[in-house]
Amino acid sequence: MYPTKPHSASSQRTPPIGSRKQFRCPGEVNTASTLRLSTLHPLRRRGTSPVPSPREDPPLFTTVSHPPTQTGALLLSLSYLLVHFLIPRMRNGANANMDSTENGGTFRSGIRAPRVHTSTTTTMAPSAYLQEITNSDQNARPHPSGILPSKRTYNGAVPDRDAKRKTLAERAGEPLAKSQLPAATPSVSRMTGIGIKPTSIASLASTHQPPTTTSSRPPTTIPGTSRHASTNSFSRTMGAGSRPPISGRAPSSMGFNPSTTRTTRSRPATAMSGRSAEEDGGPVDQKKSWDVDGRLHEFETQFKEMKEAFDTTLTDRKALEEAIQFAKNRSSDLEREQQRLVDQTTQLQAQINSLQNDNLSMQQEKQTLILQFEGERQKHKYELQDKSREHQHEVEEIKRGFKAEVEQMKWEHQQALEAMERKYRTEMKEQQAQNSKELQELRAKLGSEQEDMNLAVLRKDREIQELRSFMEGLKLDLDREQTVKGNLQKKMAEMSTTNITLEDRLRGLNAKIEFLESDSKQQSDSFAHMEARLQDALRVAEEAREKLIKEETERRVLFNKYQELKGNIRVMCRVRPVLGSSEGNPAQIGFPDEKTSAQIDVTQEEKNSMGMVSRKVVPFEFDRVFAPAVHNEEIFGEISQLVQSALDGYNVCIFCYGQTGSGKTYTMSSPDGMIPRATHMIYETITKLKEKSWTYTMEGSFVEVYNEELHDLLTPGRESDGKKRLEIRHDDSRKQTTVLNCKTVALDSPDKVEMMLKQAQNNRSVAATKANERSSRSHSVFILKLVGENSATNERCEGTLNLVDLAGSERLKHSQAEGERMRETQNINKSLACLGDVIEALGRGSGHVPYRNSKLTHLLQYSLSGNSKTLMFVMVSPLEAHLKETITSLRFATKVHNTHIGTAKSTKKLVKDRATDF
Ligand SMILES: Nc1ncnc2c1ncn2[C@@H]1O[C@H](COP(=O)(O)OP(=O)(O)OP(=O)(O)O)[C@@H](O)[C@H]1O
Repeated sequence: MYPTKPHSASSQRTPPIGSRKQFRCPGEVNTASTLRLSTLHPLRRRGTSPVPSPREDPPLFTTVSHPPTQTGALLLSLSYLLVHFLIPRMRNGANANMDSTENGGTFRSGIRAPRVHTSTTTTMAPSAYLQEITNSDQNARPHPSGILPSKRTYNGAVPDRDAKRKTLAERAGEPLAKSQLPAATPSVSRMTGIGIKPTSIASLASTHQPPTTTSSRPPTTIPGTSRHASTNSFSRTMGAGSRPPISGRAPSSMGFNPSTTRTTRSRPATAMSGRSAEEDGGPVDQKKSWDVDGRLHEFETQFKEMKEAFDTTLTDRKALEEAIQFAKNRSSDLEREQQRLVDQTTQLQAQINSLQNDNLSMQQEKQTLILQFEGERQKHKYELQDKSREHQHEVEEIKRGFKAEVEQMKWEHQQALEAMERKYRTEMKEQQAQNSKELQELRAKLGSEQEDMNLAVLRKDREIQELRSFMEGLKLDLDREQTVKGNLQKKMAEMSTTNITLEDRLRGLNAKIEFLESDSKQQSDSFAHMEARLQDALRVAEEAREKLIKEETERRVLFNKYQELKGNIRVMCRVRPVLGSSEGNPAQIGFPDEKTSAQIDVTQEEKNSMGMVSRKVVPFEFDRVFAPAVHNEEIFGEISQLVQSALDGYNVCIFCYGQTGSGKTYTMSSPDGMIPRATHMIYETITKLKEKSWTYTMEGSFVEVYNEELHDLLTPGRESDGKKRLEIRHDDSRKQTTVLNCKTVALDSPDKVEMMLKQAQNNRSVAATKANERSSRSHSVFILKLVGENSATNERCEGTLNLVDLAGSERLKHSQAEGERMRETQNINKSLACLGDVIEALGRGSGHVPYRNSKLTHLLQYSLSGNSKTLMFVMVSPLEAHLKETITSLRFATKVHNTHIGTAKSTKKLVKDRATDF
């Protein structure tokens, strides 16, 4: 910013020469301020070019303001110059002997000629420049009126540095170049218009130099420029831009800025300018130049023009004054603001000083504290080091002590541990012995408890069985009671019918009585007769009923006696038909006795040692032989008597024996096989026996013997899946066999038998062999228990029908079985052999019968013993390929057939007796 000093009286003092602060007119701002304020000028703010056009307002720095009174003073000064200086000079000019020295030359009048600078002398030093100004100023005459300000107060309105660096000659010479002049400036145009050459006073001054002088005196300036060097004092003072305007002189007061004047306004031609023309024109023109009046007239004309220009300048000046005023106001505002800021800065500075003082004191205090702290720290450091050494020593001591203690404790603990280990080992051994002893006792106790439990279980099972039997008895009693009740109801119905009949008859009799009243005696005799006849009829009916029951009993006795006479073990043979030519050649089997159908002849081929093949017919005789054409119906006709025996309370066992594929299953379990037919027959018989006061319950179970193990065919899964193991229990008193954990199904309808057979067939173990893909490798036993009671006679019978489908009896070699299959075959053969042994033992009447040698014989113990009825079907394959096996089977059957097993006994008892059993 610019100096903030407010205006004061000192600021108006005359600045030293050469100072940038030039003088200022009274009441005006200094030059610097003027320059600064120039930036606030509206034109400047609008970005107007710094080089004004001739029509534009003059630059601000040329507008050093003057009061109006000074304007008049300027005019007077100019007039004064004209009257007292120029005109007399011009009048005396003819004789004037001008000293046209190049530098520092003066006129004879004593006025020093201005220095002329060429373009090559632009390196003038500032001191020389100032000296030149001073010299010029010294050459200037003091204004007589004293109005003009002192040269020291002149503000040179230095436009810029470049301008200042230029010499006066340069500044005077620059506008002289025609090419640099504006095309048409107001001044030029005006001067042109009035006939004045548009040349500067400096040029006039330069051209005014006498030729003789230039020729007589050696040039001191640079060649080529001396011609233009002005030696005319007028050109120095009035020449446009020839020198910096002197403060307070007309150029500045008139608003002529040296720099702008050079470029914008040419100084009007003066009387001196005519010299050039005169010189150019020759002697005539020189003579004319002494025409004072003419020159005066020209001066006047020029004066007028200058006055006009001056007026114009005044107008511009007013506008500039307004701008200056505005700038002044703005400056004063800024100064006030500056003052405020200065005050604020002062306050802040005071605060800063105060804070700095505080900071200083605190710094000092801090230094003091730091010193104290350092002292204390050192002191504590030494103390700490001492303490540390002491503690280290103590710690070492304690460590040593602890180490010794730890060693001691370790040793003691080791001793204690060893002692404890010994002690605990002894105790453990004792405890182990005691535990093992207790374990043994517990095991023994557990074994005995388990045995007791088993016995208890058996007892419970038996009780359950007995309770079940008792319940069945009760049920039978209930059924019997219901039957009796039904009979009674029937009797009551009959009685009511009889009563009705009797009532009818009574009514008839009453009618007859009424009819016979006339013949009373005859009628009463007739009535008595009829009554007697009725009683006779009733008695006869009762006698007939008793006779029927007696006859049924006798029939049973006779039937079973007949069965006994036929033998308790019977053997029948059945030959199945050939199923197709693909099966192979049929064997030669004959049935010679068609009447009795008890013989079968098998033709066997044999090779002798000579290799001759001979045919041999082997006859076999059995209770009955069924040819291939015989159906199951006819076969069942033969066994139905045994089924009846079961209903009568006998244990009946029917076997199917034979090789694989011989037709065992077909005979036993096919849809029209023995099992379905037997059950159907039983149902029919039971229904019929109801008329004879017999009621039956029938329940069945189906088991198989596979690899000498018993399996329930009505319960799926295996023992490994949680299936309970089956156990065979024999009741010797009742001659009954019970299979524990075996499912028993009450067969109260024929459909249940079919379902049971299907289920058993699915569960049956079937394995493939090379002999037959669906060969049965197990013995299946269908157990049918029949319990019948007669409500009329109080009889009770309990029989069992066992229908056994034996496994294939083929030989091991022929089956070519391996591994598991071989084991199966061995078990099958073993069980079949066992069966033969049992039968043989029974036939021999041996005291010991090896029932327990196989599961099968053990299961069928009471069905094979002396008080049972046994039928064995030996099944024969019709194929030649199976001939050997056929003969083996027939031989085994013959062996069985020749065995006589005791006499069968029924289990029939009176219900009363049975009741006493429990
Ligand atoms: N009397 C018959 N009439 C018609 N076909 C029969 C007769 N007997 C058996 N078959 C047929 O012979 C084949 C073998 O019979 P089956 O399966 O009953 O023999 P198997 O002795 O039971 O054999 P496995 O010991 O393998 O059980 C079956 O296809 C069966 O239908």
